[in-house]
Amino acid sequence: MNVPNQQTFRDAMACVGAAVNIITTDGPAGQAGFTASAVCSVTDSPPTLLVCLNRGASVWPTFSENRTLCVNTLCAGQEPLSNLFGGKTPMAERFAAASWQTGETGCPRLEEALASFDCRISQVVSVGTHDIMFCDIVSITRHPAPQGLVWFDRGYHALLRPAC
Ligand SMILES: NC(=O)c1ccc[n+]([C@@H]2O[C@H](COP(=O)([O-])OP(=O)(O)OC[C@H]3O[C@@H](n4cnc5c(N)ncnc54)[C@H](O)[C@@H]3O)[C@@H](O)[C@H]2O)c1
Ligand SMILES: Cc1cc2c(cc1C)N(C[C@H](O)[C@H](O)[C@H](O)COP(=O)(O)O)c1[nH]c(=O)[nH]c(=O)c1N2
Repeated sequence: MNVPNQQTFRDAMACVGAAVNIITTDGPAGQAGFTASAVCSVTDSPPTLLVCLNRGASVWPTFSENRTLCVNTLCAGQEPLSNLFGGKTPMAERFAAASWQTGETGCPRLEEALASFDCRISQVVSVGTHDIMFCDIVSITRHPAPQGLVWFDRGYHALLRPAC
């Protein structure tokens, strides 16, 4: 069997467009957040998302202990915020760059995100370098921004949507 190597996999995955999200948490282990494109709907009954987090990330212990998170889906114009949460920037600097509300779980909810999903982590499955966090949705907030944002071909692209 000819298993594709890491570069072949990444080059192919670069063609798979995905929404850009900032995943936040707060709780006994403190506040943390990171940018994620590996976010997916699992089932609507009960409403469940999955989020993949590299166990090597500095934020991993915080999410692992808090067991809560908020998925904040970004709109066009929020690319600088995505870069801040996707780099090596100190945590206080990441959060200082935007306005936040506190969700029901205590997690920071990004004002003006296209959609925010406030969640409790129900299960964690480790596969290779990543943890797959299955998330029960506690509440949802939406904002009528006119353009979505996708990560495609190693860059950001705005998506115009019809009025909703
Ligand atoms: N799922 C992830 O962990 C993930 C996803 C996107 C980007 N990133 C981070 O952002 C950097 C830049 O990404 P890029 O898209 O500009 O170029 P890239 O060539 O590093 O990645 C291309 C694509 O491969 C996938 N990918 C990258 N790293 C991965 C990983 N460790 N595990 C699983 N899938 C992975 C993603 O779909 C990504 O868009 C990556 O090197 C990585 O550090 C991580
Ligand atoms: C567009 C985009 C998309 C993703 C990422 C980056 C960017 C720019 N990163 C990387 C992740 O954001 C980064 O490793 C974290 O910020 C943790 O970094 P620190 O270790 O805290 O500096 C990322 N990491 C991860 O574990 N799962 C993911 O789905 C993604 N997706």
